Amino acid sequence: MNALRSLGSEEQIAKWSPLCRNFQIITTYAQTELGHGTYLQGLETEATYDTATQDFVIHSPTMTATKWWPGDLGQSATHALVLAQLICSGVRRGMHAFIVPIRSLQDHTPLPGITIGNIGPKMALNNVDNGFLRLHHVRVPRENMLSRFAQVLPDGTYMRFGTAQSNYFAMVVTRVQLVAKEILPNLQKACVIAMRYSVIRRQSRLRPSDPEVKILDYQTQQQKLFPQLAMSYAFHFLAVSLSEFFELSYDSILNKDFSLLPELHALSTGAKAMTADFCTQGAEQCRRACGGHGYSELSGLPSLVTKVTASCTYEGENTVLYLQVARFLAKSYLQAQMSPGSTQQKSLPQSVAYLAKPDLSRCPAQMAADFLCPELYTTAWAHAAARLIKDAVHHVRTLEQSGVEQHEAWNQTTVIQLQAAKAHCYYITVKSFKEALEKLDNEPAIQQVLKRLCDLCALHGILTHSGDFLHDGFLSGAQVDMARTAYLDLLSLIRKDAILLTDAFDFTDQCLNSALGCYDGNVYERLFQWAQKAPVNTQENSAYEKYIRPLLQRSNL
Ligand SMILES: CCCCCCCCCC(=O)SCCNC(=O)CCNC(=O)[C@H](O)C(C)(C)COP(=O)(O)OP(=O)(O)OC[C@H]1O[C@@H](n2cnc3c(N)ncnc32)[C@H](O)[C@@H]1OP(=O)(O)O
Ligand SMILES: Cc1cc2nc3c(=O)[nH]c(=O)nc-3n(C[C@H](O)[C@H](O)[C@H](O)COP(=O)(O)OP(=O)(O)OC[C@H]3O[C@@H](n4cnc5c(N)ncnc54)[C@H](O)[C@@H]3O)c2cc1C
Repeated sequence: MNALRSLGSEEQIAKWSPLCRNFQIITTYAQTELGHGTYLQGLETEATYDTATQDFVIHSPTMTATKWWPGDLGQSATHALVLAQLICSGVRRGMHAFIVPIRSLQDHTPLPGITIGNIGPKMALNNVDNGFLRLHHVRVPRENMLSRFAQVLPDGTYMRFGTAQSNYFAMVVTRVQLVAKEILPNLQKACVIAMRYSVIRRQSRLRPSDPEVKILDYQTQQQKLFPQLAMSYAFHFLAVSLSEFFELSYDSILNKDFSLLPELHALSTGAKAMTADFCTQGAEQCRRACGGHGYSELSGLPSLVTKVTASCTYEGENTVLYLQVARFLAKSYLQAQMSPGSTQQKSLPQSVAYLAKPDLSRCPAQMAADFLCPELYTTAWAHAAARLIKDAVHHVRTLEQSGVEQHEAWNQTTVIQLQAAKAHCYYITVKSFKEALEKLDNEPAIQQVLKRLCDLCALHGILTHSGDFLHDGFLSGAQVDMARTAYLDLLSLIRKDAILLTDAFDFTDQCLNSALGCYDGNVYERLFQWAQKAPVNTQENSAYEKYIRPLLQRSNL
């Protein structure tokens, strides 16, 4: 549906959208192949236009051209949106999208020329039938090529109305949606489960005379969980601001004004890569914080971790997406270096405006409390990101000036580019949280509680990457100590709101599917009850007859 709405003409949308929405057809987005997922220019599936019959011949020329991974392709889909290299009048025109019927609407059997099936067991998401598809000279009508940004006329004339990457736009739309709908909820659920469990679980004593304490009263437990809670809120506000930018730019892009597309591409790839990275690490952190019961499937945590892990790969592998951000940052940096006040510099995208602003060389903080100032730590993040971007550009230039070819110079600096991209994404995240807080002036109590999470999010990053702030003396060692003091003080303040802040996500017990995270807190009764329902406890133990009894009998001879 995203691809149809983004790449289809109005006529094609009018024709196919109702069929999809009413489930008269079931579709899949078939882009990735056995041999290529990231490098779209390398996709091998061909769509060759036949002028005589005015249709496209869709074909998998090699084994590696086999479509591999598309969701719902294995057993469910009746149609595939096949992304293929268009060949028109003998010229290869790059990746385009073609609606291809793949199963009969009468009896669901594969149509002629179609070889199809499931790709087999996965790490998780085994409820999704990811499949494979080989096409053997399958013909589809000319009208089945999605033609918002490109068209093939009956006589085979090719017309392009967008850029070479216009047909990549569906991925931008999906990345924007995945952040809030598919990736972030996994971390939020893991926070709810681990937080609720941590006020039920009592383990060890702070003083020998005291009763056992709730594990959430250990500072180290707070240090494990509260940054995850802070990121859960930070990414919520990041997703809101990304969605606002998307709404602002979507219609203009559909109407072939591509001026906002580079920034939307950078914002969406950065947000998807960063939320996928942090939600995967964060869900695992929440799981580990629940000890042995966190390793039980009955906690609901292992399946959250394995499910969100997929987001580091699907819709663009994270490293590759971060490098797309880095590419945008390098270009923006060079643009910002243009003469001050020039039109070039003035048209700098809003998300990188900090590259053209005068930069503080030293952080002004004098005491720990100064680090609880959103303006101060947002500026600190802008400084660190700007320095890393400048450093990355400098490294590429130095290599090129020494005679290294441009693509090789880029590859030899991608580790540095990655570091700059991640710092920029963290800055964008902190900035969107700060801006969300500024809109809460009429709700001071809420604003105060959320500000603590914003402070924690920013300081957690600064302390984790303190080297990036110490490197040029922007922060002194003493100031890092101040930041740590402010950070540790925040933990005890957030402690009293932690349960309310996780209840606020409003997940039902059914949705959490966790014996540790149920609202009523009856963890032990529920663990025991659920364990007894496990099939291994309700079915005949065949192992006894086959293995245990013969072993015991032999051993006791
Ligand atoms: C229950 C769970 C449910 C989960 C659902 C999950 C569904 C998942 C579905 C999928 O996974 S679908 C398949 C997703 N596949 C990808 O995301 C493939 C990732 N690869 C790419 O997007 C491109 O190959 C890549 C960006 C890596 C490289 O693109 P190019 O080969 O064009 O090269 P290059 O990096 O030189 O980019 C050229 C220009 O295009 C620009 N560009 C690239 N991608 C763009 C884009 N998407 N939109 C706009 N511009 C784009 C890029 O910024 C650059 O602009 P500049 O020349 O101005 O610097
Ligand atoms: C659960 C799941 C669902 C999916 N659903 C779909 C779907 O519905 N439709 C669909 O078409 N696809 C789907 N995919 C496929 C997915 O989009 C691809 O797996 C993804 O784009 C990554 O491509 P790849 O597998 O080729 O990885 P590769 O690109 O081969 O990545 C392997 C390694 O190579 C590195 N690498 C690759 N290129 C570069 C580069 N230029 N610079 C630096 N490092 C690089 C990567 O960083 C990574 O470390 C799905 C995948 C999963 C896991």
